[in-house]
Amino acid sequence: MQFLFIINPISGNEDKSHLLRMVKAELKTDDKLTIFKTTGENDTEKIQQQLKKENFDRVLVAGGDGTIKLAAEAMGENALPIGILPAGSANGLASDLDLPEQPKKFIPIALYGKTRKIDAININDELGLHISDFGLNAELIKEYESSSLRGKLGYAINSITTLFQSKGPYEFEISTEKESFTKKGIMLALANSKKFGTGAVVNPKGKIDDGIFEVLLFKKLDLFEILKTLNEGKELSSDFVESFPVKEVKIKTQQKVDFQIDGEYCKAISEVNAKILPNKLEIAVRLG
Ligand SMILES: Nc1ncnc2c1ncn2[C@@H]1O[C@H](COP(=O)(O)OP(=O)(O)OP(=O)(O)O)[C@@H](O)[C@H]1O
Repeated sequence: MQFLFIINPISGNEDKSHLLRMVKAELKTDDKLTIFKTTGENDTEKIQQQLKKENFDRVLVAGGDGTIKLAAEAMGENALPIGILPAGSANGLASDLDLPEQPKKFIPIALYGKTRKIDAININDELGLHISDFGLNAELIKEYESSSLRGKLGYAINSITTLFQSKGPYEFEISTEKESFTKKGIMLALANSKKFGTGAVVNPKGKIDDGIFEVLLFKKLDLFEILKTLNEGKELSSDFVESFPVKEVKIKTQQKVDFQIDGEYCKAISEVNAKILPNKLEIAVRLG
């Protein structure tokens, strides 16, 4: 098989040379590996050039969700199967697909494993893979990305300050294919899957391949309900979060509100148009 191996050298603050060594050791004699290291600049175009050069069978991605998204956007309509080597700070998509955490286990799956089709969401013409949101969580991510504090402690310290400074609640005008209404909340998420990269199961009904996504309106901070998200399958109270299954939605806010896609801060915006892209990507998920 011919593999294009996209490596994000900076994701997750982690050196990837051991992953490269392990991938090379796992390859079969006739396989061919082309390595592409992202630079953070014009990576989409550079990956597209690589893809044109050879007939690849599969794209391997060592990075976080941002790097998977980059690979998917570069492939566009002619998406090849993707093998994920989770190596970001949170790895939301890998966690949602229940990929193993040890390289010894995920490398054989990424290279030769059976694939599964998953949906994605078109969000203002960007690709969303699992959960994107307006409000509190995006504010947390923005603070974290601009702070010099790293790691879990850094995240916790940033979180506490952001919680006290949050400008919410916000009024969200929501128009789905069935109805239009306005609701207040501290955060509004577009969820293609069940959980955040941190493992919090905020959308127990979410399925990544059902042709729909959920609009989740979080009404208030509720520690008891937040603790429930640590367990898969727990119903969450409708006083905490309301869920609307949709194929398409338009969200508007009076003022600009911070927005993030798959754990990466975008900017403050006041309008989002989102539409499900059924079976958009094919990801290797288990041994054949
Ligand atoms: N060589 C590089 N130098 C600086 N930034 C880079 C480089 N390569 C990629 N990037 C940036 O890395 C980001 C993607 O990171 P990614 O989401 O994969 O990892 P992460 O943030 O550590 O993980 P996660 O999304 O799981 O939290 C993109 O914004 C991309 O522009």
